[in-house]
Formats: sequence, C-alpha cells, structure tokens
Amino acid sequence: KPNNKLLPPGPPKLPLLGHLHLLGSLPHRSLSQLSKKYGPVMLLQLGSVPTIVISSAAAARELFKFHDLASCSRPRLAGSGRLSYNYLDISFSPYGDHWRNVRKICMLELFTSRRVESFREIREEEVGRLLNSISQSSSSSAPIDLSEKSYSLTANIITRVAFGSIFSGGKLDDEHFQHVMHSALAAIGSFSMTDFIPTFGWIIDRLNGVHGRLEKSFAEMDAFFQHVVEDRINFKKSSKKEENIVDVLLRMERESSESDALKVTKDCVKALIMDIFLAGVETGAGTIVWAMTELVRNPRVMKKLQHEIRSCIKEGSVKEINLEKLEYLKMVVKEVLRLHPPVPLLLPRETICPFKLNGYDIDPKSHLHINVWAIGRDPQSWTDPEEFFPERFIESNVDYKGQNFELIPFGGGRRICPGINMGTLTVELALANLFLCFDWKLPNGMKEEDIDMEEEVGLTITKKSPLKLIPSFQLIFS
Ligand code: HEM
Repeated sequence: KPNNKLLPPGPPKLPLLGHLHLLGSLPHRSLSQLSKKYGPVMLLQLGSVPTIVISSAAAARELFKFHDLASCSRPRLAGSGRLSYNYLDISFSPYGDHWRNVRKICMLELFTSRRVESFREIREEEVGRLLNSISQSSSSSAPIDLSEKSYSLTANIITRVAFGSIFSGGKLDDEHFQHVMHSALAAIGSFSMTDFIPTFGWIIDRLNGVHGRLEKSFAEMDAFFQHVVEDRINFKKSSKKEENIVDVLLRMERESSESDALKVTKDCVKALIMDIFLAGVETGAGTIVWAMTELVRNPRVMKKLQHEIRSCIKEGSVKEINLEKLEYLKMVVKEVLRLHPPVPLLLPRETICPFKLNGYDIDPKSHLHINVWAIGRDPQSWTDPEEFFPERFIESNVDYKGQNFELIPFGGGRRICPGINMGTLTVELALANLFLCFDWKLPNGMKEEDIDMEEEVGLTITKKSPLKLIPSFQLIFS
C-alpha cells in the first residue's frame, strides 16, 4: 500500500516544477550540496518525473551489487532519442533485447583487447602528430591552446579508428565538427523541459532554442555519417588492412538477416557511430585538459611525474608498451578522474521494478542519477578530498574498473563504459608524451592560483575557458 512506503527524503518542492529550479547551471554541484542536507539517497521531483539521486559510495555499492538489473534501463528523452536514431544505439537504448544484443556484439567486435590493441598504431601516430604540431609552434613562445589540441587529438583518433581516415576532405571540417558535437552533447546533457513538463515544456524548449540546436546538430552529424558510410561501402578494401569500426558495423549489417535477434540496419550503424563519437571524443579530451590544468596548478606533482617519465623512458617518445612502467602517471590519471569525472552524473538510468535502497522504497519508472562527482569528493571516502594528491593511491587497490564504488568515473554494472581501455590508453599516452617532450609554464607572469577552473556542463563537464600554456622543447624526436 502506498502509505506504507518509505520514500527517500528530498527538499520542499514547487507546484509543477517540483525541484527543477534547484538544479542550477551546474547540476552535479547543486545536487551535491542538496545531498549534504538530505542524504546519499534523495528523491527529487523534476517536473513530473520522480528522480533518485545517489551521492555516496555505500549507496552506489548497494545499487550496483544488488539492484543493477532493476535499475539499468535508460529513460526515453527527447534529445537522446533523436541522436540515437530512436534508441538504436548502446548508450541511450532502454534495457531489453536490442540493447543486450547490440552491446554483446559490440563488446565482441569493437571493444575486445585485441581490437583495442589493433588501433595502437593509430593512437601512437596521432600523439606523434600532436607533439610535432606543438614543437612547431613552441619556437614562437606563444601560448598553445591545449583544449583545442587535445580535442583534435581524440577526434582524430576516434575518426581514424571509426572511418580509417582523418577529417581532411570530409564534409565537416575539424573545428566545425567539434562545435557540432559539443552542442549535441550540451543538448542531451541539459535537463530539457520537454522531458519533464509534458504539457508545455516543449514550448519552452522551442522558445529558448534547445530544440532547434539539437535538430541542427543531428542533421549535420547524420549527413556526415551518411557520407562516410556510403564512402566505406564504395571503397575497395585492401585485404591487408585491419577493419575499421564502420567496416565491422557494415559487415554486421550484411551478415544479419530478418530472423536474427538483432537486425542491424543502416540507421543502427549510424546510431552506433554517433555513440562512439559522442562517448569517445569529449570524454578523453576533457580528461587530458583537466590533467594538464591540475598539473600546472600543482608543480610538485608535475615535477615528480616528469621525473618518473624521463627516468623510465630513454627513447624520444613514449610508446604504449612503456605505459605499464609509469606507476605515478596512473595515479595522476586516477586522481584527475576522481576530481573531474567527465560524465559527473553518469548517464541517466531508469528503474524497471520496485526495490529498496538504503532502507527506502524506490518506485519503477523513476529516473536515477549517480553523482560520481560528489562521491569523488566525499570526505567519508577520501581524506582531504579537495586536494590534488595522487599519492593517495600508493598501496591502495582502488581502481576505476567498476568495483571500487568511491571511484566510478566509468560507471559500473551492466552499463559500465565499454570504452575504458580505449579511453585510458589515449589519455595516458598523450600525457606521458606531453611531459616527456616538453616543459610547461603559464603565460606572462600568470600564477597557479590565477588558473580559471570554471566548468561548462553538458553531458560532460569540460573546462570552460581554454587552457593556454607555453611549452619549452625538451627532446628531439622523430
Ligand atoms: C576518459 C574516457 C571515457 C570516460 C570517462 C567515459 C565514461 C563513460 C560513462 C560514465 C558512461 C556511462 C556509464 C553508466 O551510465 O553507468 C559511459 C558509457 C559508454 N561509453 Fe564511455 N567513457 C570514456 C570513453 C569512451 C570511449 C573511448 C568509448 C568508445 C570508443 C566509449 C563508449 C561508451 C559507450 C558505448 C557507453 C554506453 C554503455 C551502455 O549504456 O551500455 N566511452 N562512458
């Protein structure tokens, strides 16, 4: 009986809006503040949608260990529906046969260690191109826009992995593509009114331009993906070359028949490409930028990291095979992902059936967010949580693979990010080389404490103002 239910606590709400007005422009921060008052399992009413917010490692642990299946669907939202060709992808597809099949096939075809290893050369070459472009500009001693450089790096890697080529000659140029993808992520990351106030929310979204921006981004990305898919179909593949992701997806399309559990269509292929771009580019680039930002703010850590890299690596550049040796680098990356998880609330989940969490009743059809940003800064889990201190991971087994619930920047359970290895290899390789080959300093007398740490939020949190640093050349590399 409803009366016997013990619902999670939450703040007082307004008619119609519920708690929507409390989200503010940086929801991970507002929700973290609210959880200090209302606890690690809160119930908010976002317009018409009951929304659970989890903000502690213990509650996340209970959810992933005991209620993963009951909470692993995704809500149907206007933005994610559009960008996923009506939920034909992995990320936004609700729990069910389609998601299970498409995820299973992609895990076998795209995310195995063999496949990730097969793209090693691409990652190494692209990091090499980044170093060359920095060394060319470093002679002028003008600051380098590392936000832009990191973005080009991850976009080029994902583009080559997916399509076998880089942007040049494509329909969208580099900068414009970045803009289109960023606005797509911003559109799906914002709490759009259409989803929460069914009666008139869509009018607000039309008036404030959310709807128009989403439609424009979708149309441009769709046209681009259509172009590359057609290109690949017409392309006579040389047998020696490793298949790229589009080849694999098109092979899946050719091999699947109507009777298969998963019928792969052209829209499904495009939805999966969209996923890989939206999931793989900004997350990696953002992590590199936050890492560089924290390192210039913490010269002690930067020096120690450089010392490790320069004493372990005797060649002109770091290769992936060398990364294993760089233990401090791995701690630095963990610390960056703790303080700056690129997807601060993970992707929204939707509950499938009722269950109890932390003693409270959770209803089916509730949206559920796990605030990994708050969990990463929770003093219950971390000593001096606001301090950037990679040494906290010495002699600790805590890792981000989804088993240590105080550090879950890639999520956990059935929906855990399948791109963990691809993402972390790119970040580690880029950082190792950036610090092997260059020393970095702030422009014209700027001090560490002057660095602007302001965040911009979409589906990912990125550094709002670009990070500009001056490199000085350390090593000659080929
Ligand atoms: C530093 C890099 C990355 C971070 C921090 C990251 C983080 C995440 C997070 C937090 C989720 C949601 C998990 C959840 O809801 O529980 C996710 C899902 C996903 N990620 Fe990543 N990701 C990264 C890189 C990548 C890359 C490189 C790819 C692909 C090439 C990728 C593909 C995906 C996909 C397909 C999903 C959806 C999984 C599902 O819903 O079943 N990610 N990622």
